[in-house]
Amino acid sequence: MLEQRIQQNFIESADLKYQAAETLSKPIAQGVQAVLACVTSGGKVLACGNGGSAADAQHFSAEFVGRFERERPELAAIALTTDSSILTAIANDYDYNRIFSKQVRALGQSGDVLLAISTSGNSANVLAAIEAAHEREMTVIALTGRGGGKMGAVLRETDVHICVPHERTARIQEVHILALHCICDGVDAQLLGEQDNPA
Ligand SMILES: O=C(CO)[C@@H](O)[C@H](O)[C@H](O)[C@H](O)COP(=O)(O)O
Ligand SMILES: [Zn+2]
Repeated sequence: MLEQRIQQNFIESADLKYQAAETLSKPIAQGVQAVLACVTSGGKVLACGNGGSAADAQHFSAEFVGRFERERPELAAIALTTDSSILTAIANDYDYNRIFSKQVRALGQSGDVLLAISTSGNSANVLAAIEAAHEREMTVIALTGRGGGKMGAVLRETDVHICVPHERTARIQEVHILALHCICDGVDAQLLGEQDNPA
């Protein structure tokens, strides 16, 4: 019955979040430190992903540039998923796999962070963006699932890997957005102090 199915989705998502709280708190804290080091020394975050992960890249950038829960100075983040002229020109003239990597080469500088989001860890355009970020001496924060896929294999020791221990794309995405909110919350706490957040 439909309502049972819906309840099962809620339970599966909640179970995964309980389970992942312990394993992911360390890499998420590393992610907070990486973006703090970046933005407090004048750097910026470039964010990319496909489909729901493109939405996550934009969601995170909005909260960085605008605000999360508390007033604070603007922080630099650009979602590489939003400029339809750039995206269509690169996909049309070169290859869809290069839509993010060419933007990383154009905009990325040493000390910047690439937020690379893929539930499978296997999206070729996100993998190419990671390669470009390494060329530009950027730190990569990778949000993946399903064991990390190809992305897990190309990350460097100085990168951060937030790998959700699940196989289903939807469940992995639900933890990705929680992890991104934890990064926003952690950055605010480090910048503004640990006071309770507003409702
Ligand atoms: O949101 C969803 C599914 O929940 C889809 O839009 C999903 O993001 C797309 O199929 C993506 O292309 C999947 O790519 P990836 O997560 O494997 O990198
Ligand atoms: Zn989705």
